[in-house]
Amino acid sequence: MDTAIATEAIVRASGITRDYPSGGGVVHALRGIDLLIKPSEFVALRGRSGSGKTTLLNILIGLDSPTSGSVHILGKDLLKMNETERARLRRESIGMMFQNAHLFPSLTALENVEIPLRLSKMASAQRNKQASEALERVGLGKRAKHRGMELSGGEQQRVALARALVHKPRFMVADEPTGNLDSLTGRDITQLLRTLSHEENIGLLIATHDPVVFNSADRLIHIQDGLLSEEMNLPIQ
Ligand SMILES: Nc1ncnc2c1ncn2[C@@H]1O[C@H](COP(=O)(O)OP(=O)(O)OP(=O)(O)O)[C@@H](O)[C@H]1O
Repeated sequence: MDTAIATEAIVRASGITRDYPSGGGVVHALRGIDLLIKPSEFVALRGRSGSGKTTLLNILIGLDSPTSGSVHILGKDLLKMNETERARLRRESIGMMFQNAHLFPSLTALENVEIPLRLSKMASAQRNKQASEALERVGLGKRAKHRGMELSGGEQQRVALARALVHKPRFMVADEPTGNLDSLTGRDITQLLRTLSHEENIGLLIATHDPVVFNSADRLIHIQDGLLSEEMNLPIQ
């Protein structure tokens, strides 16, 4: 791989603030965030409810805009892009996962994973090949023909992971991806996320309350009242 591409920062954010108008006043949801995420780096973001995790994730993937500050993803200035350009960047280079898998229950696992490729208007044979490979990577090759509603919670979250990876993103965000899973299944998904991030050179940012995720991350950052601090990545009991 080209060394310049391999070492280029995936995320470079500086001085991000986000104010929301609220009840005649202002909520300062983010108050000056600096963040750098490198390729293959698995970063866990920890913070109490209301500390600003979701706001930060949304800004880093261009679903929301900061009040001030700058965000570069893969060297591109997000704030200089229009909505169409940001949507294209998400479609081509960013993967997303949430607490709920959000599968279409009557579509098969394979059809669910193909959805982002349909949006990119990829030809059907190539779509099918890439979606099958993504399902194999998350260990669900044998479930490709099962409908969303026939899968367990953990399997559904694996399908969601395959869907997030199918277009080979360079940056991935996950908001509480283990929040609805039992601890063993949560551990499996976390391990899978870690392996995929390292093997496929993906910068991964996970907002979570789950100690299993903190303990698996390469780096743990803490957000409190809209400000970040780094934590020592020691095992948390
Ligand atoms: N659209 C909005 N309008 C007004 N205030 C908002 C809006 N979105 C978020 N906030 C406020 O910004 C702050 C940060 O919210 P955010 O959702 O980012 O926190 P969080 O850490 O993700 O919380 P949780 O863990 O509960 O999801 C909170 O005080 C919240 O009430």
